[in-house]
Amino acid sequence: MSRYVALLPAAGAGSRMASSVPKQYLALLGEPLLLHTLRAMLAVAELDKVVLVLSADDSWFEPDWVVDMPRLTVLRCGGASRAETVRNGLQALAGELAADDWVLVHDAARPCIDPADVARLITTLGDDSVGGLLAVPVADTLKRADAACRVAATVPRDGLWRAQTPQMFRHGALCRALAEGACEAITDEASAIEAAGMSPSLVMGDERNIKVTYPQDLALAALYLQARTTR
Ligand SMILES: Nc1ccn([C@@H]2O[C@H](COP(=O)(O)OP(=O)(O)OP(=O)(O)O)[C@@H](O)[C@H]2O)c(=O)n1
Ligand SMILES: C[C@](O)(CO)[C@H](O)COP(=O)(O)O
Repeated sequence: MSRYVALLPAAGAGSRMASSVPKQYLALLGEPLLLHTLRAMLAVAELDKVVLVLSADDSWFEPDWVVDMPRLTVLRCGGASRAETVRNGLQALAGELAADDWVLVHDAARPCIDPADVARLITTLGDDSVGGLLAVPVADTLKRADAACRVAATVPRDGLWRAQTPQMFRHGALCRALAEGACEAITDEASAIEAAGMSPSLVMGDERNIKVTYPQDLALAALYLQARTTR
């Protein structure tokens, strides 16, 4: 029986937030952003454990925040890129995970994830030969910019999806794919799996599962979380 483990890369600097505080620690509804993500993932009963991967020199994390989270493991092996953080975390888990155990990689910077969507991803892909990811179809018309920031072309959007997380793949396959790929060129786990010749499944996600990337995203995340608590 395969296990399901979530791995949350949380070792970034948040440079696009233009804040001195790494964005995973910015206040969101009065608590550090990553606590919202942790609670959402720990609410998924199908997950055997949740692994948070911090940078080795992270001075922001407070162990007291997670004393009531027994299924949580905190690692301090973050890397210079998101892919390296994920690869390091997977390697740290190698002794306890079987090759066919499922790993769900979820950005710590996506605090609005709905536990029901994670459970649906698990149910949908639990017997899949490759795995896959939550994603949403592109709804806007897409433009490619030239060097002068003028429209160089309109990019056909049919068949285009925006990748989200969690991205769910077997531990063995994901370790091999990330070991073979150049980490700096890999921006999500699915692209490493694709480079290894496999085709991940796209599972309908939710537009509200935003990645907090720019300053204005924080207020939007707060709105989405408040709306969920009042529904
Ligand atoms: N070396 C890195 C870079 C990113 N991440 C994590 O990967 C997720 C998504 O990455 P991104 O939104 O790019 O976060 P940052 O790299 O922190 O942001 P920026 O690119 O603006 O610096 C975040 O939870 C971030 O903490 C990580 O664990 N290790
Ligand atoms: C993994 C991801 O969230 C899928 O859209 C995205 O690729 C992360 O990109 P980032 O630049 O590391 O935030």
